[in-house]
Amino acid sequence: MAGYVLKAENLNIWFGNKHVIKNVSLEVPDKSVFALMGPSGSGKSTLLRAFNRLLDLYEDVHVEGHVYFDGIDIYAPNVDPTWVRRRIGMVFQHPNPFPHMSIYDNVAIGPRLNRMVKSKKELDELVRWALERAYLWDEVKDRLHMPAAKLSGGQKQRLSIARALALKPRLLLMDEPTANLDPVATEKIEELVLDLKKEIPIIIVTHNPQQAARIADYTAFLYYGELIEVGPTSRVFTEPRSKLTEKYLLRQL
Ligand SMILES: Nc1ncnc2c1ncn2[C@@H]1O[C@H](COP(=O)(O)OP(=O)(O)OP(=O)(O)O)[C@@H](O)[C@H]1O
Repeated sequence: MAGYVLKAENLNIWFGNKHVIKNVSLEVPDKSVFALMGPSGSGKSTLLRAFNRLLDLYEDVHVEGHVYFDGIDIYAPNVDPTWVRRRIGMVFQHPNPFPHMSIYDNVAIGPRLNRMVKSKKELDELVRWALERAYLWDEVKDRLHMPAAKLSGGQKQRLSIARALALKPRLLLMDEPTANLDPVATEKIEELVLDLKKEIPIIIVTHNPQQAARIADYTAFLYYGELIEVGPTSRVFTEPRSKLTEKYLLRQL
């Protein structure tokens, strides 16, 4: 698909009979950071989880419409959801490395399970690459076999990013990755996102418009399941087309 890594078309999602995503259509350009912003409960996480079929794991959920990933309709019956989840990585709000597992093994587990490497040397190189790419290598290279639980919150989140990167995803989804971090750790993750987007496009959920303004090339504003507007971040912030967007940006909603 020319220029787009992901495209949602008339996407509707229900939890039971609660309609939480209402006819959303949007396109995520390649090599970009795309922010999904909106108030609590507006459906940001639900939409994000629909993009890699993580939503299938929830009870009583119903999805209608299409999500195209590099032109492939990921909800088509012949598409394996585990393939989708491997190609589209995910980083969550709460860093989720396995606490008792070493830093090394946390990164190595995905490539091992997916038989991505043929030798220990190749695995070592992949682990190092992922940790470097996640801005963590210099801080942990001398203690790769220490349990992940001993890392700081920001380091744990960068380890979660390294773990996702080790699977060489085509697209990375991030659900409020800095919500639990202090400003210094947040700045580091934001820098990392801006660096990564050259190789891996990123869709990031945030309830913080300032974060979208700092790092996103494109921003979508979601309000109670409806896509109110979407466009280049600078345009959405300086010339919002909807009164609702304007009010949200002025913190009047
Ligand atoms: N597993 C679930 N079962 C039933 N309803 C759900 C479930 N998950 C989310 N919802 C509902 O769907 C709506 C959207 O929730 P969602 O978590 O996607 O919003 P959000 O914008 O990400 O919110 P927040 O910023 O608070 O995380 C809410 O009304 C929520 O109560």
